[in-house]
Amino acid sequence: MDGAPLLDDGFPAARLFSQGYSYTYDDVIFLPHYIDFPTDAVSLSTKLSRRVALATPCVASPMDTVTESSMAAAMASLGAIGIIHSNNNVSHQASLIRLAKSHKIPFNHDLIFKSPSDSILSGEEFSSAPCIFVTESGTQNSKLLGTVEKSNWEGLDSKETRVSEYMTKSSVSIPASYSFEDVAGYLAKNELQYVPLVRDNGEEGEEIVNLVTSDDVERIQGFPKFGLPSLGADGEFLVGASIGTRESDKERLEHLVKAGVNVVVLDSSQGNSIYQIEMIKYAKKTYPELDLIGGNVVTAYQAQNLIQAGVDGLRVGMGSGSICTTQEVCAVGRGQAAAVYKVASIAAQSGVPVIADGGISNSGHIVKALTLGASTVMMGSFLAGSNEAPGTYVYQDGRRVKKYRGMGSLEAMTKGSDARYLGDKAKLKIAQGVVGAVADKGSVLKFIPYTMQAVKQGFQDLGASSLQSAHDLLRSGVLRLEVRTGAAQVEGGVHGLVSYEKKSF
Ligand SMILES: NC(=O)C1=CN([C@@H]2O[C@H](COP(=O)(O)OP(=O)(O)OC[C@H]3O[C@@H](n4cnc5c(N)ncnc54)[C@H](O)[C@@H]3O)[C@@H](O)[C@H]2O)C=CC1
Ligand SMILES: O=c1[nH]c(=O)c2[nH+]cn([C@@H]3O[C@H](COP(=O)(O)O)[C@@H](O)[C@H]3O)c2[nH]1
Ligand SMILES: [K+]
Repeated sequence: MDGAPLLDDGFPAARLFSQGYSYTYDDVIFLPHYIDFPTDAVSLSTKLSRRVALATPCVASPMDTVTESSMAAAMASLGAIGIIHSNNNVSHQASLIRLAKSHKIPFNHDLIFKSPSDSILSGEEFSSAPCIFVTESGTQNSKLLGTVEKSNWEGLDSKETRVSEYMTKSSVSIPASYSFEDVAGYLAKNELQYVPLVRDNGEEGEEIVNLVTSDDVERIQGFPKFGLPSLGADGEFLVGASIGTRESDKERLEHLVKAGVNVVVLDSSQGNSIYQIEMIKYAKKTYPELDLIGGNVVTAYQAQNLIQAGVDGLRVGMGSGSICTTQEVCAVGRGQAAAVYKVASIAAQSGVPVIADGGISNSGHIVKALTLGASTVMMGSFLAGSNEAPGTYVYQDGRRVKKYRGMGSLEAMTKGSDARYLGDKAKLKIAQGVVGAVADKGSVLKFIPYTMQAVKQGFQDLGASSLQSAHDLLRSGVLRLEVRTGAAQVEGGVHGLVSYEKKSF
């Protein structure tokens, strides 16, 4: 509202966050400003790091119950990005990157391969896809000979029978370069229930990388159409990956770069360490073209050290995650709203984008994170119950759930990251996270577009038509906030009803 005087009401962020309180998202509320544009005029396009631009400001966390190839492909298809976790051996992590990057469609099935002389002993092998593929060598990178559907297998007298004796001989497939629309058209025209997607790896032969069913097509066509995908210069999906700060992570990094990773996150709860700073210097010297995100940090001092070491992005949050126990165990961390505001204020001076990591459980938290200076939000629990998260659904007290666990939980540490914890000499293992479960949320391809629409509505109420304009309102002091008392927080939620159903879209 050009020219109108700003009546003094509420607190500018600089004043609110200098009172000595570790505020988080739920503690604060923005005062609405002036609307002079429609919701659809809001652009959420942003930067993950200095050179990686995104149309959608969302990042899937590098956790083994959140981001593998399906999540990374789906997030990229939405204009966002997924960071593939490193709680695995490096060849597996590299293969997950390659798989996500080889996709043109936003999901994948876990495929099972057999050689002609194999047998199928359990019906469970059919649980992840409508058929088992028979290839010359029984691996993914081998010539397709035929398929076995569960109905072919169920009728067998002996499950020991070799698959060559009852498979359907067929090598129908289409190139992995087909777009979703091309695949949908092919299935419809040929009246097929499913078709494998095959990538030609030149001299190394063909590789079956995915499968699309007519049910997938129907499901995806029901989802909202949404923005531009995140693509690299190679035309493939943008995919990130995490590494640690041990000596062995240098070799891991080399493999990730060979696999085509677009951005790397140094994954640590306290990033301001000699280990991380040395790794930043090494990585920037060895791969100057690769964007490197440091963290985690929650203070201006920590941020400044990593910026000076050369990071291209910062990840902010310590103990704010839904599965985190760091603040309880170690007594360090910060309320996430204060952490994002303080770190973003210093990072903005060097043009380093900030990721607000952890503690996001609704669209309002995303509006708060982005308006307090973050360029993207990183999410674990918000994405963990989705179809695209690793793992299978199980029933718990009648609810369909998926496992979600902290990367510092005992279970995750024992799976792969022992070196990090027991490292070398330490004998006592201390968890800084828990193992839990989250409710089935359906597909990220559906709920992320709706969530982003809600975020745009929040931006409109603030009078911010872009992230840049939100940050300008923040730093000029035009944006005003207040702390919500306990009663105000209760009032701001649903209250006083005997029962209700909360359906957001
Ligand atoms: N954001 C958060 O609040 C938290 C996140 N986490 C997650 O849990 C996982 C593990 O985090 P961290 O325990 O911080 O892992 P980390 O690998 O950074 O640290 C584990 C231990 O190894 C030490 N260390 C690291 N590099 C070393 C080197 N080169 N030589 C000797 N010692 C070295 C560290 O100082 C620390 O004591 C990550 O995925 C992280 O994101 C865990 C706790 C809190
Ligand atoms: O204290 C912790 N112990 C852990 O075991 C752990 N695992 C993940 N993280 C961090 O939590 C973030 C995800 O948080 P949300 O589920 O709230 O999105 C992630 O993005 C991480 O920053 C951990 N923090
Ligand atoms: K927590």
